[in-house]
Amino acid sequence: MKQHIDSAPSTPGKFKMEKSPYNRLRLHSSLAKLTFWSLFFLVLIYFFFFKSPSPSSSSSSSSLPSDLSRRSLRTSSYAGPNFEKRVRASAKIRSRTGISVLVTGAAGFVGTHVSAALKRRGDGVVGLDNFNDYYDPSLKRARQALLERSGVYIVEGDINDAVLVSKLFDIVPFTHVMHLAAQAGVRYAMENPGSYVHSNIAGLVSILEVCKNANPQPAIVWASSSSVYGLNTKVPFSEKDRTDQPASLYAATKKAGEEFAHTYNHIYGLSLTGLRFFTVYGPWGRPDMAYFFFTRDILKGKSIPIFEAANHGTVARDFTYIDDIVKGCLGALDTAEKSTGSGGKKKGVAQLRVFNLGNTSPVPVSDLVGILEKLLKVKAKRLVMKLPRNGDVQFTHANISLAEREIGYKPSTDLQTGLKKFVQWYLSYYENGKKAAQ
Ligand SMILES: O=C(O)[C@H]1O[C@H](OP(=O)(O)OP(=O)(O)OC[C@H]2O[C@@H](n3ccc(=O)[nH]c3=O)[C@H](O)[C@@H]2O)[C@H](O)[C@@H](O)[C@@H]1O
Repeated sequence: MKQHIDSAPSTPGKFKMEKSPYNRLRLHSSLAKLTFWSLFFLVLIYFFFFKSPSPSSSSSSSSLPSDLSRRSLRTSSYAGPNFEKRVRASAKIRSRTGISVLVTGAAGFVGTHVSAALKRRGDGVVGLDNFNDYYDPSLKRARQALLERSGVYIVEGDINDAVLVSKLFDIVPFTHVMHLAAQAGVRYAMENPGSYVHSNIAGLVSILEVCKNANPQPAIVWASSSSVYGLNTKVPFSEKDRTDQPASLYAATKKAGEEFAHTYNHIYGLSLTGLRFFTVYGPWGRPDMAYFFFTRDILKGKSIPIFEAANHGTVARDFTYIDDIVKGCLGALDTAEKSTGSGGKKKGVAQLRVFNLGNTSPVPVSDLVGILEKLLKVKAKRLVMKLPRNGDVQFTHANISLAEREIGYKPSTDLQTGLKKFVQWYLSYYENGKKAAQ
């Protein structure tokens, strides 16, 4: 072939093609090759551009193979100096004692408040969130806009995308990770168990893997849940109590997370702190939580289901206000010791902690409704019903003495005060009730 091209005159117009059967055969085989390669490339293009899932698809619906193909697309779109510039600017530390924190789930309820608080005191903050549609994504976008105004950039991506998370560590040597991205909600676990496994188990392990390989390794603070106490009846719940009787699949994934934390601390020297949040509420909250949709439905004049236990037993929660939780998160970050590993290997014993972050004063759900009625000046249509077998436990109550001692946690907002702030926010966000929450 090469010889043939070389022997052809350089000016094609003067070249006279010989019409021999041999030449016809060559033409045939060249055409066949051309057709083959064209088809091959067409098939490749088809698979890359039409078969790959859209980068905005939610974490809850993805299976492993589609995640893998999405990974390559995602990462390539995050290449480039502009992306890196935004990440670096967001991570810039502005105080002498500042830390640099990767906040996963930054467009979530707790994530937004923690990111804003860190930024306010001069820490470097980079957010990561997949903006899935478990609840109204426009609320997540509004929180993102809020953070953007204070200089926090949220990278749009999934915690299972290890290539992307490693890339973030290549750009910024984060000292801390505040891991808040999760599939939340107790009752939804019966509808979509896969999304809990995907985010709370696979996603957590993905984050731990990247952190273990990072150099230097960051200290990790992450969101566990009061639900790990499950069927425990000893009150108030103490960190020493048993947590091996989860009442929901959600609780089981959070409990599994605590066990993974133990393993990564033991093998790789990662510094890990799990925070057991107790029914966190407040402005910019989650619309899937009872206080939020009770408010929406009371305003709409719709009836609200209030659960009660057997024999008219009270169902109660240790509702905890968001500002108190934020202080607990910052306290945990500030007292977190460095991880001890490097190059994926443990070099010494590392810190492993778990704390209750509750309010220490449980309130019956019916009292919560009473407070909302007064604040909204609307009588609720109460539909009292037996607690369904949906994973909900009858009560929660935190003992917070360990958190008080170790991280200076001291909640100071009662439910009445906290709900007043929530209702004020709700009414202004939804334009005094004109634009109803979804
Ligand atoms: O403490 C925690 O760790 C958990 O707190 C909340 O879970 P939950 O306490 O069940 O909060 P809500 O869903 O807001 O329910 C609050 C109370 O209202 C009750 N409820 C809920 C829904 C309903 O229709 N009626 C009703 O009476 C529940 O049984 C519960 O006692 C969050 O949704 C979880 O993500 C979090 O992990």
